[in-house]
Formats: sequence, structure tokens, C-alpha cells
Amino acid sequence: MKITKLSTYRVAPRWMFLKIETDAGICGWGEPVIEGRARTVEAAVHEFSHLLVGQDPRRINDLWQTMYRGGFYRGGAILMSAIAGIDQALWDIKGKALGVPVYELLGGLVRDRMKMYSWVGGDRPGEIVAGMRKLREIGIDTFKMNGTEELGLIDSARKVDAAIERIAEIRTAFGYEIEFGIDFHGRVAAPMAKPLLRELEPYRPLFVEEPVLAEQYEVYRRLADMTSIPLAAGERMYSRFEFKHVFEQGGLAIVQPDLSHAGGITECVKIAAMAEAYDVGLAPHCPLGPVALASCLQVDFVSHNAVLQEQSMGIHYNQGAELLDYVRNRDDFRIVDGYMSPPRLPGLGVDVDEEAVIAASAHAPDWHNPLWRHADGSVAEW
Ligand SMILES: O=C(O)C(=O)C[C@@H](O)[C@H](O)CO
Ligand SMILES: [Mg+2]
Repeated sequence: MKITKLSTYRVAPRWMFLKIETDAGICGWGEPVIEGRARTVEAAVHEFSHLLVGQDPRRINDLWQTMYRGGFYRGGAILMSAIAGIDQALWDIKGKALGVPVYELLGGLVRDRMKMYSWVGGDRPGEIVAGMRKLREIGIDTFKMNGTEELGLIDSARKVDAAIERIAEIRTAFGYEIEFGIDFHGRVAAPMAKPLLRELEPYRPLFVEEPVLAEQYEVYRRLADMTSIPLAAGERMYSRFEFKHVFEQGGLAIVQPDLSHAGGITECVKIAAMAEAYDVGLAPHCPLGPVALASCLQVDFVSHNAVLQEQSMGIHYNQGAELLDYVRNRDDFRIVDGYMSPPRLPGLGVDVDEEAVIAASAHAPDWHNPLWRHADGSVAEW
């Protein structure tokens, strides 16, 4: 079998799909993208094609190493997202060629269903209790929200109190019938992470995500030593070679590699195994589309330490298209009592509606995250 063609489709809301075709008539789909940098990742995918066209798609390990090591420079958000989407598509091809879901090629199921969570509230956390009430009606009982709005490197007690008040309202409304993670989203700098974590302790969130920016990863350990709240991070870390530092120094209770940013299934299965050796949970980051989610589920269903899975249904970013708009086998992505079942179909488990993808690619938006600024006009972390 030989790879014959790579085609990319940027589509609403902010995703990109990659179709890899072969001379056997089997094609694979991937979702290479960095939110806000779709065109850059698209260029990177096509720059890799000279290493792929004419090659056997089943030699995933060799193609992965060739893409990672063959160009001298390596790593980072763009290249690792391009490799991720290509890797997903190669696994899709291999599973389809053998007639089995990818997890069967990785040793089979380690669990019968996977615990899912949903976002509530938007970029600026609001309407959280109302959002939770609505999602609880469809069986969701685990949530995530932004913890703050713009926050200065040093900021006021009022801002800390506003953040805590939002969380207190959740416990007042639902007690401990529901669980939630709080995403600091990189908006919180080290000096403010400590008071926020201290004030959040009584409300016992399931985790606090990106308590500081990934480039401040050496702070995780210090924060973990002063709080009992599990700390989570990983969406802005792109390979084993980055994650190893946080495993060695400790501090994270959960790692959140993104299957469309951290090198794909081949890399994330290895990150998951490294995490397990340190008693660290796995909760793949996935605010993206169905191929990314299916890739996450393939890793979840073979990783003993997979604890939670993000999915983007109803997320505030999905303007102009929703998670399953490009999927034919929508029932396979149903959430029942807060869980998803193992993907059913051969390959990744997504029957991509190619006509819908091609149609949507004719008017793809160039999504970018908003640029936030502090009151003094300086750039604020979004
Ligand atoms: O889902 C999450 O945990 C996020 O922090 C969302 C963020 O990754 C945006 O997708 C960036 O555009
Ligand atoms: Mg996040």
C-alpha cells in the first residue's frame, strides 16, 4: 500500500481536516490544527508530504520518526500539530485496512466506557450555574470553566474574591452532586496562583488547569506543595521531551496532552504510559472536532490512567459549526450517563461526511482568539 495524496480542509468553527489517500482506495482522516494558526499548520502538513507520498502508510512508527527527526529542527506547536494530524490519519488507514478500531492495535480495551466532561460559561466565566443545570438534564455531571477574566501579574483581592464567589455559587447550587475543573487558562501568573488556590481549597474542585503558563512549568511543584487541589496541564506541551520535565520534578496530578497538538496517537500513548509510571492521570485536552476527539478516545481506551475526557459539544468556541456537523455516525458519539462508549468502526471510528467538509471548506473562517489588554493597555493573557 502507498500514500498517494494529502488534502487539507479548513472549516468552521476553527478546525482543519486532513485526508490521506492510498493506492488501495483506503483513506484516513486526521485533524491537524493549532487554534488560530490553521493556515500555518496547513503549510507544515504539506511541507511533510514529500516524506509521505509513495511511502507505506502502515509504517507509522518510521514515518513518525522521519517527520520528527528528519528535518533537524523539531517540536513546538506547529510541527507537532502537523505530525499529530498526519499520525491520526495513518492510524485511521491502518485500522481500516485491518478492519479493527485503532485501540485493538494498541492492546485492546482497558475500560468499557470513558468519563466525559463539558465546558460551561464562556471566555469570561458567566452563567455557570445555569449552564450546568442545562447540561445535567442530558446526564452530564462533570464540567470545566474558566477561573478568571484578565488578571494582572499582581492583582486585587477583589478579583480573587470575584473568582471564588463564582465557585462558591456552584457548591451552593449543587453541593457535591457534580464535579468541576477550573481552567486558569494561563491567565494567572505565579504570584496570583497561590492566593487563588488557597481560597479555592474549601470548594474542592476536581482540578485546576494550567495554574500557570506551561513555560513556567517549574512552578507546578511549588504550587502542588501548598495545595491539595490536583493540578493539571498539558495542552501547550507538545512531546514526551517536554512532558518528561514535569514528570521528573512532580507537581501535576493530571496531564492533558492534546491529540491534535502533541504528535498524535503514537506520541500521546507514550506520554500516557510515562504518566502512569508517576501515578499521574491522563485527561486529553480536546476543544476541537470529531477526529481529534476520536483520537483521544482511542488513547483513553488503552490507557489505565485515563481519568477524564474533554469534548467540545456546546463549547463557546464552536460558532458556525458543532462537534458532529461533519460526522455521519453521530450516534457513536452519544454521551450516556456522562460516559462515551468505545469507538465502534474500524480505524479512528469517525465516518467523515466528506461532502459536508468540502462544502464548509469553501468558506472557512480565519478564527483567531481575541486579543485582551489590561486596564493599563498592556497585553493580557487570554
Ligand atoms: O479546552 C481548554 O482547556 C482550553 O484551554 C481551550 C483552549 O485550548 C482554546 O482551544 C485555545 O484556542
Ligand atoms: Mg485549558
